[in-house]
Amino acid sequence: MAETAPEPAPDQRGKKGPEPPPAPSSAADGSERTALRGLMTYAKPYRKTFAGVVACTVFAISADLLQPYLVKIAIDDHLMSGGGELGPVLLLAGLYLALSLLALAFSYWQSLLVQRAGQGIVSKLRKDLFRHLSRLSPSFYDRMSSGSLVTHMSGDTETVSQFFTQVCLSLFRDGLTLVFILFLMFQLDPVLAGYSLLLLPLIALIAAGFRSYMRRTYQQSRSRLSRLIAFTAENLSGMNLVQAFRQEREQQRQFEERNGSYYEANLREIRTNVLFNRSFDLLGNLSVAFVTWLGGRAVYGEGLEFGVLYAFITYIRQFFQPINSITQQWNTLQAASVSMDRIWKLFQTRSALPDAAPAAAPELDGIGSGAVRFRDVEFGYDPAEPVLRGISLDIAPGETIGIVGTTGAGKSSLISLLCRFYDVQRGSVSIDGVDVRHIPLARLQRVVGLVQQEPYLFSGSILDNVRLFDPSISEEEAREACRFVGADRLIRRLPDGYGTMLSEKGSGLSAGERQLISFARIVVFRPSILILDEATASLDSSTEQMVQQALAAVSEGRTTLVIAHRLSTIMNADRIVVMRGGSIVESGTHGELLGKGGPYARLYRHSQGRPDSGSQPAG
Ligand SMILES: Nc1ncnc2c1ncn2[C@@H]1O[C@H](COP(=O)(O)OP(=O)(O)OP(=O)(O)O)[C@@H](O)[C@H]1O
Repeated sequence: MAETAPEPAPDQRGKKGPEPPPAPSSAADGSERTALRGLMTYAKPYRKTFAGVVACTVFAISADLLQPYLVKIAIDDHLMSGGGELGPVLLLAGLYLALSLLALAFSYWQSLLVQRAGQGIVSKLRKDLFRHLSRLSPSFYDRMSSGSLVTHMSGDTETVSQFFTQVCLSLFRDGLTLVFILFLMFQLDPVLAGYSLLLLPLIALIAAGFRSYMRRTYQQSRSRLSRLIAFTAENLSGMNLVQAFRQEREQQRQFEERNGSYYEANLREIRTNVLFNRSFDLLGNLSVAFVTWLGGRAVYGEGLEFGVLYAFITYIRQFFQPINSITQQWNTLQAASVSMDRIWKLFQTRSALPDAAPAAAPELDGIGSGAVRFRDVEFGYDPAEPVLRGISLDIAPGETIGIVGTTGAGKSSLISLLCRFYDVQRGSVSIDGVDVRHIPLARLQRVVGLVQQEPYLFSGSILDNVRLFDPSISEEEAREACRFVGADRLIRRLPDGYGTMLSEKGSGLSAGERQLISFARIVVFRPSILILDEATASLDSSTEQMVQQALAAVSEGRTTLVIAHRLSTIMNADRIVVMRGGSIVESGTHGELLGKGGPYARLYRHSQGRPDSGSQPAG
């Protein structure tokens, strides 16, 4: 479409882009892969990086755990043996230092590599998700709030990132550390190691006891945070309406309620975590006391060397850290699986508007003159409740049609079908004899130009907005279009002229200026069909006059459909179509319709402030 898609989000259908991601397309095959397995395909390109992470982890753990062993050798083989030689002790101290530095270096590389892979995966995921969302049809956005989509894009992808950078790493690193510690403990003293294992059931009991409670508190705080983000995002995007309707206080109240409930859930979660961590610390200290008592007795009885006891105490201290860490990851794992599921479901959502094959079918060659035909059209946003029934309308190339009717009559729905924002349930809509469902969306967007009451302007310069970021359109062409619609003078008055950067939705320009820029787009993209949906309704009368002139110039030689509440805008149309309750109830020129004395004549009398007058004004 030469102009905009329906708000709130601009539809980018038809934009050229790379091929769809491998994972989502596999879901389209209807395979039974889980979200986790599906998203794992994103990790595949990072196999080598993950192999590097594994190697660094193994080296870092080994360097870390060998240190107490070196101290044990220093104590038992040199200090306690009474040899008095300090050389080997110095060497061991040097080795200890070298191992610490190595452990540091390997954990640094490990973190770097795992973050590179994790962030790379999630960046690609976000990119694919955004592209996928920009291809979904308007009916999807009718159902989904923009706030919850923002949460998916930011929160859920971040949680998936944590899955790769924290959960996977912790499961591997901490699991391996545990195995190494157990191995070294059994190497040092199998009996003491056996006694230490007696603590395992107690650890398992505490972890299990906390686990379900921690999961509940975590989920509660996450879902309250999502509510808060969604509410904030929706409020910020509609802040002008909030202010226009003086809803600031009510929205503030609702925000505080959500903010307060998130605060409490967050505190509860933190309390549970602290309690859990401290319980583990206590358990760690208990086991150190237990091993000191048992081992101390053995040292006194000369059944155990002092250095072994030292190493044992160090290992038993280190033993609790990985268990604690793995248990902590349980929450992130839960959250990540929920997030992956949500993202995967989004990927599996297919557009309700299957695009026609881009192949150059011979019938497409005939498109260009702008003949429009609605034939026995039936349509409902919910197929069970049609809002358009039995619509048949033929529009000749170059004809200007005014569409009028009371609120909810179905005027916007009718043009939505021509733009193919939705598909008909029965009948057909065709352009130059080709069903719109057979016209590739990218082509359709060039054939049909839509100007809405609030044209959507993108973040970018005025020039970008006129040529819609299409580099094949020269700057001179865009300037020429602006001159044609009378926008050039206004634009040149701006400090940066055509390079003026527009913020989101074009704020910084007046409604009339935004409208003129959207007309310039039409001139640049030369659609053969032009749709004006209440395009001048929000303008004051002097701006409207200027815009009306531009409009007349733009619609010259094009098939034009104009929806207007103000009948003055369409009085001169070649034909006026009157809609009521989803059907066309009459059509003709202004004069013919007034002569009939039907619904149009009544609308006209209303617009003239003479609702009950029976006399016919001159057409
Ligand atoms: N996105 C949507 N989802 C569900 N129902 C919708 C949607 N858009 C419009 N409708 C319903 O379809 C019917 C026709 O609406 P439509 O917007 O086409 O009327 P209209 O004649 O353009 O009205 P107005 O002049 O107020 O813009 C109305 O009952 C409306 O509530």
